[in-house]
Amino acid sequence: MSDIVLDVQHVSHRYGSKRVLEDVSLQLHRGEMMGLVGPNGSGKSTLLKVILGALPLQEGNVTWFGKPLRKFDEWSRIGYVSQKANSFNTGFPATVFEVVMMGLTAKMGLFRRPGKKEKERVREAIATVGMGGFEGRNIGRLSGGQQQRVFIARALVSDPDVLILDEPTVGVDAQSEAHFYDLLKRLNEENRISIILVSHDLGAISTKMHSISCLNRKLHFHGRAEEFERIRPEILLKSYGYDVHVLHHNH
Ligand SMILES: Nc1ncnc2c1ncn2[C@@H]1O[C@H](COP(=O)(O)OP(=O)(O)OP(=O)(O)O)[C@@H](O)[C@H]1O
Repeated sequence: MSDIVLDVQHVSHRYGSKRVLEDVSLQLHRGEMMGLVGPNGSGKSTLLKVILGALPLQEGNVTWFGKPLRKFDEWSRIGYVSQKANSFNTGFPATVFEVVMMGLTAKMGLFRRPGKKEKERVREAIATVGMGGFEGRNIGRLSGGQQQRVFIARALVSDPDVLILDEPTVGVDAQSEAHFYDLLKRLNEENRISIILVSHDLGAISTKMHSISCLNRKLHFHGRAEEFERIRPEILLKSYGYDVHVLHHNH
């Protein structure tokens, strides 16, 4: 069996006449943690939407676990945490337990009531992200970092093989961010979950991820994180148009 989880081949995408992705090819392997970086408006979200089937595939091919996107229907194998996940307002009327349970609804169907097994699974996912004890709390009353962990639990509850996270550390404090990277590492090492992490934090991503894809309409780099580090100025000059100086968290 091939260990390629996701295979993107020659994908291009336009909004009207504006071409925002051009001939993008990349692979994600089982157990790989990949960072997807690129300046604002470089097509990162568009690429995610295309591979998740939220936008039509205009040009090129995408396969998940060896199956072409148009035939792929095992979406519970892919957990997705969107950019806006940690911005629930304080009035949002759902508990941590209910939010995480939503991650199982797709699998169960909307009208089946959750049984003992499903409830246990929800508790387990909440415990995995270190939020045990918060099950009955209102999601809107938690901090950004805590909300983020709850949304990761929601993505984990269907026991996915892949986790895709779109800029999850935006708006969370440094301590939550450190916990977040520890959690990803644990999920990757213990559960063999493959990860795609979209981030603007080039410094963190090149030390925490195994591989890096650097996008700006075209893919300017796709390879090992160590190689990215070695030739970073060159890649950034090509993809960002200038050398980005990395700010460390304590600055
Ligand atoms: N629905 C849309 N219709 C038209 N243009 C769009 C649409 N969505 C995005 N774009 C444009 O496509 C380009 C790529 O956008 P995209 O959101 O994929 O980039 P991004 O790398 O995710 O950006 P950011 O880092 O700011 O989130 C941008 O120029 C954006 O303005």
